Formats: sequence, structure tokens, C-alpha cells
Amino acid sequence: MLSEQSAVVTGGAQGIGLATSRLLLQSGAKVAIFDLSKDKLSTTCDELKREFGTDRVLSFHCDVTDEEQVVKGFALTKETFGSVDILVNNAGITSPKEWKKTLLINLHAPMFASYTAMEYMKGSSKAVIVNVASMAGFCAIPGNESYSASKSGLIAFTRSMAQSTEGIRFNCICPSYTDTPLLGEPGKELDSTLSFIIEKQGGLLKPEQVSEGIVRLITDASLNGQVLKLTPRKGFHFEKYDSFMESLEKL
Ligand SMILES: NC(=O)C1=CN([C@@H]2O[C@H](COP(=O)(O)OP(=O)(O)OC[C@H]3O[C@@H](n4cnc5c(N)ncnc54)[C@H](O)[C@@H]3O)[C@@H](O)[C@H]2O)C=CC1
Ligand SMILES: CC/C=C\CC(=O)/C=C/C=C\C=C\C=C\[C@@H](O)[C@@H](O)C/C=C\CCC(=O)O
Repeated sequence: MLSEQSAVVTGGAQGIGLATSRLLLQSGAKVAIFDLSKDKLSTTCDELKREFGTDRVLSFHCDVTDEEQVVKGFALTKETFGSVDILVNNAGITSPKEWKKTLLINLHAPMFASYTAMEYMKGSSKAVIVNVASMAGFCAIPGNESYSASKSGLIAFTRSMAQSTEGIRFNCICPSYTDTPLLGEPGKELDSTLSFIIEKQGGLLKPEQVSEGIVRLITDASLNGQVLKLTPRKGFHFEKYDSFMESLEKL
């Protein structure tokens, strides 16, 4: 389905990014993983190379907020795989006390990576960028304003770019709480507030469910500017928006 296509997945060493990288590889794509964690990146890429072949996996250690490194990563991906067709802006953190860092990683970095990718996607007939936002972009989390703001911002960025960019599709996915190390150290009991919240939302999503949505946003060429929500109770459902002109008429 995605053979001859090459993807960059940021934060692909674990969690949703790893599930997405694996599904892209299973779908025939070549995948470059950009990640900050040297150890996890190396373990994950070694495993994926064993599973899918050394020529289909590229490991790139970088901080997505470091613009010079990100440009190098895209250049290396193009040199290694011959093209850059797909970008999944997935790397993200939640850190209520570090609000500037949260905005840098969750919003500034996906914007910079998108603008950079667009340069490398020239000539690709299948170019698509998927941003991993969150239901937190809709349901503002009390006490975690930088995270919620970063994800609302990412949704708006995606929709805006989709309307103004010719030849590259932009979509985003908004999962609710998902079972990944972002929620806390694997194997350790979740804190009581988080457990309560997760019970309220109807349990945890699995990263593989999220990656299924991401790959759908990539492979369905009719989808552009779409915001795909995913929750345990409602499953996949698209947020419905008026066009910009329709919105103006309602102001
Ligand atoms: N787990 C959840 O409940 C949900 C997560 N999301 C979003 O999904 C995305 C992935 O999250 P998870 O897989 O849950 O997180 P995770 O913490 O399991 O994985 C994130 C990956 O990003 C990497 N990373 C973090 N900062 C980086 C940086 N500056 N440069 C490069 N790589 C960096 C980490 O090393 C890690 O491998 C994030 O954007 C998150 O906000 C959205 C909704 C729910
Ligand atoms: C509706 C939100 C949907 C998705 C959430 C999301 O994208 C990712 C969340 C990731 C991690 C959350 C970690 C929370 C850790 C704990 O500290 C919690 O106990 C904090 C919970 C709520 C904060 C409320 C408050 O501080 O008052």
C-alpha cells in the first residue's frame, strides 16, 4: 500500500510513534525515526531492522526543537531513501511546570518540521503530514494549560495549512488517554487522579488503535484538513467544521 514511500516519524522510539512506525513498515513504507532518547531509539531501531530489513529503517538521534538537527535529519532521510513523502509529527511531552518547553516540543517543533518537510516533499505526488494532537485540544485539562494550548494550536495549524498548501495534505489525530509511557513509568501504578480520569473516559486506548487512525489519514487521499478524534466510547469520529467562509457568515 505504501511501497516506494518514505516516512519520517518523530518520537518513534516508543508509544504511539513506535506503533505508527511499525504499521507504516508493515504497509510497505521506509521509515526514519527521529527521537531524543538515544537508548530507546537504538533498541527500537535494531528490533525494527531485524523485523523489516536494515534498508527500510533509519535511526536519527535528535531533539525536534533543534532546528539544525531537524534539517539534517530530513536531508539524511532524502539521501538514504530517495524521497520524503510522509511526516508524522508525533513527539510530544506533558510537563505542566515547563510550559515554554511544552509549547516548543508540542507546537513549535511540529510547525518547523512541517515547513522543512515541505521543502523535501517537492516532487512527491503523495505528500502528507499528520500531526498527533490530542482530545486535550478540545477538553482543556485543568492544571495542564500548556499541553492543552499546544494541542489546540496544533489542530488550528493543521486546518490552516490544509486550506492553503497545494499538493501536500495535512490531517491530525486527537486521541484521548492512551496506554504509553507518557502516562507514567511502565509497570508502575498510575497516580490516583489519573486513574480516576481514565476510568471516567471509559478506559485506556491502545497505541495500535491510534496508529491505525494515523495510517488511515495517510493512505486515504480524499482526507485533507481532517481532525480525527479517537475515544474508547465513540471510537473514530471526525470533528465537523464549517469552511472559513461559512464561519465568517456566522460571526
Ligand atoms: N499517551 C496519551 O495519553 C496521549 C498522547 N498523545 C500524544 O501522542 C504523542 C506521542 O505520545 P506517547 O506515545 O504517549 O508518548 P511517549 O512519551 O510514550 O513517547 C514520546 C516519544 O517522543 C520522544 N521525544 C520527546 N521529546 C522529544 C524531543 N524533544 N525530540 C525528539 N523526540 C522527543 C520521546 O523520547 C519518546 O520516544 C504526543 O504528541 C502526545 O502528546 C495524544 C493523546 C493521548
Ligand atoms: C482529554 C485529554 C486527552 C488526552 C490526554 C493526553 O493527550 C495525554 C495525557 C498524558 C499524560 C497525563 C499525565 C498526567 C499525570 C498526572 O499527574 C495526573 O494526575 C494529572 C491529572 C490531571 C491534572 C488536573 C490537575 O492538576 O488539577
